[in-house]
Amino acid sequence: MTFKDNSMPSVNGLVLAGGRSKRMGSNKDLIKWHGKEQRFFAADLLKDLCQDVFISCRQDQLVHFDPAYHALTDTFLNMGPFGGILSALRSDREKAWLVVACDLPLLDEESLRVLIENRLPDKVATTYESPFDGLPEPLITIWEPASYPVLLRFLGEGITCPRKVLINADTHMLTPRNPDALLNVNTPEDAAVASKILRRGNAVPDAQKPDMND
Ligand SMILES: Nc1nc2c(ncn2[C@@H]2O[C@H](COP(=O)(O)OP(=O)(O)OP(=O)(O)O)[C@@H](O)[C@H]2O)c(=O)[nH]1
Repeated sequence: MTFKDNSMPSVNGLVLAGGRSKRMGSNKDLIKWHGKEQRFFAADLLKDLCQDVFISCRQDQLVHFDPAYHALTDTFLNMGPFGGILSALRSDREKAWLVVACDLPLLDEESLRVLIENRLPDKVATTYESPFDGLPEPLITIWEPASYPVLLRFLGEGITCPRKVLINADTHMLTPRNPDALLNVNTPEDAAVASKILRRGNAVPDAQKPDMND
């Protein structure tokens, strides 16, 4: 079943891929997991669940961008993930946006599907509780249209931390069934942990194992 038929909620997908990857030391969005650049791996997970899927990035990243995917460049600049989220919400005020970071190599379609199925459109956002600290997980979240003015209000107060918004706004929180799916890979050490989990779980065929060296 896909969520593209009319009976299902209309949600756009967004892969945040405009970061600077300072902790990784090389562009995280270009690192290959499951045989694909991880920005495209995440976009492919979203495509059967969402109406339209975009990759959120900076203008300078459009060089070498695969034309099979749609880019949505930041209009709120130099604000980190907050700017990517806000830019998407501004581009279509009617839509809810399922936003995921590009650095989640263990993300699975089921975790995204559960989020959509349990979405509460009257809330500002629906998200997972982080298995690591119990707080809202900002980088796998459905942001409802109502979140746009809320995010702008926080911006006006000088706050550009999506997690702070989720903590203080009317957020619907779910407990993840697959906590590994939320493993955020920011450093080479994190990548080694993710590789180990993938090998141990043998969750994907060998051909799709992470390939950090491509
Ligand atoms: N569109 C957009 N995405 C961003 C921006 N900054 C970070 N992201 C994305 O948001 C997610 C989380 O980013 P972080 O890990 O906090 O930051 P990062 O810049 O990627 O990495 P560090 O430089 O190591 O902090 C990743 O998927 C990033 O690609 C930005 O300015 N614009």
